[in-house]
Parts: sequence; structure tokens; C-alpha cells
Amino acid sequence: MSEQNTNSESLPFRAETRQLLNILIHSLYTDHEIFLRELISNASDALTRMNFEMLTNREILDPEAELGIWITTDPAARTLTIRDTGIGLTRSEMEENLGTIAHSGAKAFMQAAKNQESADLSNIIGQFGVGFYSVFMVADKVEVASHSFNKSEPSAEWVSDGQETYSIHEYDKPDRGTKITVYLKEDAAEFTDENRIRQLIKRHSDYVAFPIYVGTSTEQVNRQTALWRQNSQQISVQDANEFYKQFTMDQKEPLTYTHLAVDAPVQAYALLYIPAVAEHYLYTPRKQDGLRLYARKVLIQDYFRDLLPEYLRFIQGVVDSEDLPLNISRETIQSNRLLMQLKKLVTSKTIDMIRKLSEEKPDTYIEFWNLFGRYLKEGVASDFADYDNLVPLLRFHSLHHPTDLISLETYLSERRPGQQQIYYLLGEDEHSVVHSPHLDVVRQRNLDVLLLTDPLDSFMLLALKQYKDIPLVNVSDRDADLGEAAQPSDQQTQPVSEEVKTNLISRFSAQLGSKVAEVRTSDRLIESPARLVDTENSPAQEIQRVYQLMNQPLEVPRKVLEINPRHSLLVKLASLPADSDLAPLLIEQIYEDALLIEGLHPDPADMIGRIQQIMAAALK
Ligand SMILES: Nc1ncnc2c1ncn2[C@@H]1O[C@H](COP(=O)(O)OP(=O)(O)OP(=O)(O)O)[C@@H](O)[C@H]1O
Repeated sequence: MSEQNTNSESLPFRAETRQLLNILIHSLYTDHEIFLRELISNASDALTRMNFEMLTNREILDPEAELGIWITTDPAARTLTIRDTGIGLTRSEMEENLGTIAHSGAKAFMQAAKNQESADLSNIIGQFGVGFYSVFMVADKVEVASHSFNKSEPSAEWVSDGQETYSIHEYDKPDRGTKITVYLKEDAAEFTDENRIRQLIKRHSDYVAFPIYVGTSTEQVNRQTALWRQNSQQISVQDANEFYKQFTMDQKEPLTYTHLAVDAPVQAYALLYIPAVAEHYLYTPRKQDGLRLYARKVLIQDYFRDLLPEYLRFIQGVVDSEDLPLNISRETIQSNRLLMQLKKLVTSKTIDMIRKLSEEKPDTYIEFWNLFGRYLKEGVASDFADYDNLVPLLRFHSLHHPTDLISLETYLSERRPGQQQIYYLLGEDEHSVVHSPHLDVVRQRNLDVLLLTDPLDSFMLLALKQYKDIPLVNVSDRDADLGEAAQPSDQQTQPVSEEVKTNLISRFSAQLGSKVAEVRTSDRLIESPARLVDTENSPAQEIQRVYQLMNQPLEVPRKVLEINPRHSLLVKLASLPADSDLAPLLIEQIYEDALLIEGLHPDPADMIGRIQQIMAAALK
């Protein structure tokens, strides 16, 4: 295109940008002040990129200019101007970046807008970083004048009223960076008040890494200091939490945090946080996993994933090291010894923070466990190096503690005299698992059993075989060692003739045929008429479940049906005549009940017909 016809051009906003603008301008959202946070954050990004460019390139416009942000207001003209000496925008970058939605938060916002049926999106605007366009909540018109750091690029200006179009034209701005002039709406005149601006900077942008000046004063308003570089004693909980909120834009305070400041084996500072919301919370702008990494105060990467093992990906925070080379983001962790040392440090500090939380604030730890416990289980299953430190942090529901959570240590401290095992039971959900027939004899012996109903528990059990040399034993194993019976119940001591046993076994076997591997009687059942157990050669239950969860083909091995010949149902069943119509129905139902309780029934609704037949017989 020739110079003349590019001199000033009017261009339409992209459809989704128009939609976003429309929502922002017409929403009833009242917290308009967030526009300033967004503009400052963009200026800070532009300065960070400038800083990085300057490490290798001195052929830039205004190499000596101070890296900073200046905000001025003009109450008479009702304008606010924000200027930075960042990387700037070329004309084509204006077209590319200010005509479409680039911002991750804005994209997420539009996604939520699409999913939300009601038109009232106003209450979620503040929870997103909606980026540059939020300025149109307070502006009738916006001018963005900019000169790129690239000397050969001419300066230009972008102008829009936030309606259908924007225009770009030549503009003489000799110095590097961007100057945004906001023509405030009548009801946004408050933002011409310098004191109000100072207050907003303190609230939302205190830790921006470049100085922010307001009006003609040369005193910077934000505290700017890298909080993590201060002495631990100097950092108050309030400051640390405030930094977290500005950093993640999370509205909730973190559950806890820790500060790292070490000189050896590698120099490093870090502030590490456990959020109060689970990962990938829809409205959190920091959506990706990873820590923010600085090397010698230069931001290297916003989401650096190699400083923590995969299972600790929910941790948020900042890490800063004087020792790392600035091109670190291009290196792999294996090839860099320093990075490996740093990862080790950050990981052990993080685990330590979790341990301390468990010891010092048990109630908050339960909150933590409910949000992130699964990640620790993943760690136990996958991370050999941290295994020993993670196992004491595990928490469980158990038969004796169905509502509270206990550690393995507590389990051991409460075990029965002489108990040499830690018992567990795998199940589908906490509600049904307590009805399991495998618990009959356990209850009678007053043993506690860990109730493992989370799909991840099976993965965890592949690694967790014992704790302090005491083995974990599945109570549903056919021959699980459950110690000595304390006092057999009256029912258990009732004699059952071999004839009755044989009669029952042959009836069940004839009726169920190849559906079961074997039918046998058991002394381990008290309240329950029957249970299913694995045959001797079957793979362990956790392995079966892991295969199922990974959708790997592993045929569920046929089970052994163990029946309780003393159970009143079976006693009556044994006395039914050989040609009884009811006996086959009862046998099928007892078998399917056992399938159901194991979570193995393929189609429970299928039982309804039979249950009705049994009810009809009962009413006769
Ligand atoms: N002060 C500025 N200096 C240079 N470029 C800017 C400035 N303000 C905005 N931009 C450009 O406009 C783009 C759009 O800004 P917007 O706030 O909508 O999203 P974003 O900042 O890219 O999103 P994110 O915060 O997720 O990186 C930016 O990516 C940047 O390229």
C-alpha cells in the first residue's frame, strides 16, 4: 500500500472484539476502576519486553530512557494519560493487537459469555483480566500513540470510540514507547483525581516491577520492590497475601505461603503459595501451570514448569535467581545443573510448607487436602524421590473415621493390640463402601479400615505397599490375614451341617454356571449373605482398577462367590424344595447384589423385573 492511502485508515473491529466491547460498555458492572490495572499491566509487559531486548540489542530508540510508567490527568479536559517507555507498537502491530482479542483473560471471558445464558455478565467482569478493551467502560474515546523501539519504524496513532471501528494514522511521537489518552465519560470524572489514581495503584498495582509516577511528582507511587527479595522477617502475611492477589488476580487469599532465600548451593529467592481454589478455576486469569521465573530481576518466563515436579503443578509463585543464565528458558532442565539444584530446593521448600500446614493448622490442612489431596496421591504414585516425605501427608477416611480424615500415623496409633497390618478397602463411593460384605468380620473384630474410593487411590496403592514396615492389606482379599477373632458371635458358632453346605453350593453352582469361577462357603460373613472375591491367580484389585481407568483391555476375571450358610436367607433357601420357582430368583438376586456392592453390576436397572417377582412371591 502506498503512503497516501495508509495515512489514515478506518478499520472495523473483529466480530468477537465488538461483542466484548458491547458487553463492557453496556454492562451494569460498577467496578470500572479495573481499567487502570489493565493499562498499567500492559505498560509493564511492554517494559519487561524492552528490558529483555536491551540485554542483546543496543541499536534501539532512546537506549538511555528510564524504564517507567507516567500517569497524568487533566480535570478540565476530563482526560487521563498513561505513558510508558516500553517496547512500543508499530502501525501493523496496532492493527494486529488492538483490533482483535489477544488477551487470554478476554478470551476466557468471551467463552464464559457464550456459556452463560443470562445477559448479566457484569458480576464476572472483575474476575477476568479483560485487557486493553476494559478502558471503554470509562472512555468515550481512546488514543494510543506509539513509537516502536525499532528506530526504522515510524510512529503512529490508533484512535477509537469503542463502537464499530478504529482508525490508524501517522503521528509524530519522537520518543520511544506508548502514550494512551483516555477521554473519560462524564460519570468517570473521578479518574482525573490524582489521589484517587494513587490509591488505585496502591490497591491493584503495588508490585509492578517498574516505577509508576503520578502527575508532576518524581516520587514513585508503587512500592515496586520485589517482595521476594526481602528478608523473611520483613515480609508480613498481609504483604505476602496482597502480592499473591495482585499476581494471580485471585480474589481469595492463599491457604498458606512460604518464603525461600538461600545462597547455596544456588542463590535463589522464592515466594510460593497454595491457592484457596483448585487449579484452572474458570475465572482466574493465571490459567496455566508453572511458576514465574526471574533471572537477575529479568522476567524469563511467566509460566515456568520445570521448577517443580508435575504433581505440584497447583503451586503458584515467583522464583528469582542471580545464578541462572538469562537464556535459561531455552535450556532443558536435564542439561542445566543449576536448574536441577533450583528445582530440588523449590520442591523441598514446597513439601515443607505443606508439612508445616498439616502440623500447625490441621483445619486448614483439611481444606488443602480436599482441594489438592489428589495431587499428593499422584506424587506418591509417580515420584520416587519425594515418596518418603509425601506418605505422612496422606489423609484417609476410614471405617472408624467416616467423616474426619486421618493419617497413616493416626491409623497405627489406634490399631488393635497385636494388629500387624494396615487394612484398606477399595470401593466406588464412600456411601456404598460402608455396606460392603468384606467389612462384616472386620467390624466384628473392631478393626479400622481405610476406605479408598478415589480413582487415584488405586494408582497410589501400586507404590504404597507398606508404611513403617507394616504392610497394607486389602480386606477383600480372600485370605486376607485379619488376625485372631476376638469372640465368635453366636451366629458364627451355630453348627451348619455339611449336607446343608453342599446343598447350597450345588444350588448356587447349578444356577450361576459359568458366571462365577467357584462357589464356596465362608466364615468371614456375618451380616451379609454373600460376597465376591478374586481367585488366587487374579491380578490385585488395584491393578484391575488401574487398567479399567486407563481404558486398557483387561478382562475382569471371574470371581469366586462366597456364601454365608448361617445367614437366615440362605438357611431358608436351603430348605426350599428342589423344584421351587423362587430359589433360582433368590440365587440370581443374591449374586447380583454382590456384583452391585462391588461396583461391577453392568446394568442395575435390569434387576427390577426379578425384584418384582420376588416381591409378588413374598405377598402370596
Ligand atoms: N502499553 C503498551 N505497549 C505496547 N503494546 C501494548 C500496550 N498496551 C497494549 N499493547 C498491545 O496490545 C495487545 C492487547 O492488549 P490486551 O491487554 O488486550 O491483551 P494482552 O496484554 O496481550 O493479554 P495478556 O495480559 O494475556 O498478555 C498486547 O498484547 C500488546 O501487544
